[in-house]
Amino acid sequence: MLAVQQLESGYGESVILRDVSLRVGPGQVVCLLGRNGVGKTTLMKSVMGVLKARRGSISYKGENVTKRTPGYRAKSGIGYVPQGREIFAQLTVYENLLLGLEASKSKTTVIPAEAVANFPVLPAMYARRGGDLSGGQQQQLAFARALASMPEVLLLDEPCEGIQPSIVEDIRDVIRSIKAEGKTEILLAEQSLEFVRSVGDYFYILEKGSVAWKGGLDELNEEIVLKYLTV
Ligand SMILES: Nc1ncnc2c1ncn2[C@@H]1O[C@H](COP(=O)(O)OP(=O)(O)OP(=O)(O)O)[C@@H](O)[C@H]1O
Repeated sequence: MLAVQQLESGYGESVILRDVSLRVGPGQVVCLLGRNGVGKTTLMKSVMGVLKARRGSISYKGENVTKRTPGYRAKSGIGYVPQGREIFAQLTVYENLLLGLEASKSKTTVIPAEAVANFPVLPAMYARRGGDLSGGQQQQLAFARALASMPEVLLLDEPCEGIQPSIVEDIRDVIRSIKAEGKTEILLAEQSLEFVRSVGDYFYILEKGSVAWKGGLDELNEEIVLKYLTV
């Protein structure tokens, strides 16, 4: 269980998130929605610890991790697929995956089969440089790198952004199969309403850095969409 309580976060002088609270329960896919610039990535970074919370708390499996490093959080079981993928262009596909493995507390030096099972294109490209992959392949690599640490909660920041439809379908299938297994909870920031409706259990909408609405799939009606999401 991941719980964010009354989080305040930002950059320099600017406060971006104010009083944000949310929860992700076991086996759930919780979606974070909102127009461009409302603070979805800022929230993801704060949960991972690459951006320090100014106020409030982040707890994971009952432990307050607000002051813990990103490395500690990764070892505790938080996996992160950042917006823009952040693949290491000069490292091979295999070395990128090893970084995911090394972020975990696992002692193994072998990439777990589960990490790449859903991305059959990757093992054939282990020796290629990350930078030589297409955008869609890099997104699959970023996803597999996070899965290599065998996370118990997965933070997915706009995994479908700029990705061709066939790979969006692959990512949808991976999220569904993770959900069906029920072992990993997911916090998913995403712009595509169609996508989140097809995988999500619960929804938070951010506006101006605060939670403006939250609810289940059946409550996410056209009025809400028009008010908070339509551009
Ligand atoms: N490194 C930074 N330094 C200063 N301001 C930043 C930084 N990163 C983001 N911001 C600002 O914080 C606000 C929230 O940005 P954030 O990326 O969290 O939004 P978002 O909801 O993820 O948007 P998008 O859907 O476009 O990715 C924006 O006003 C943005 O300009």
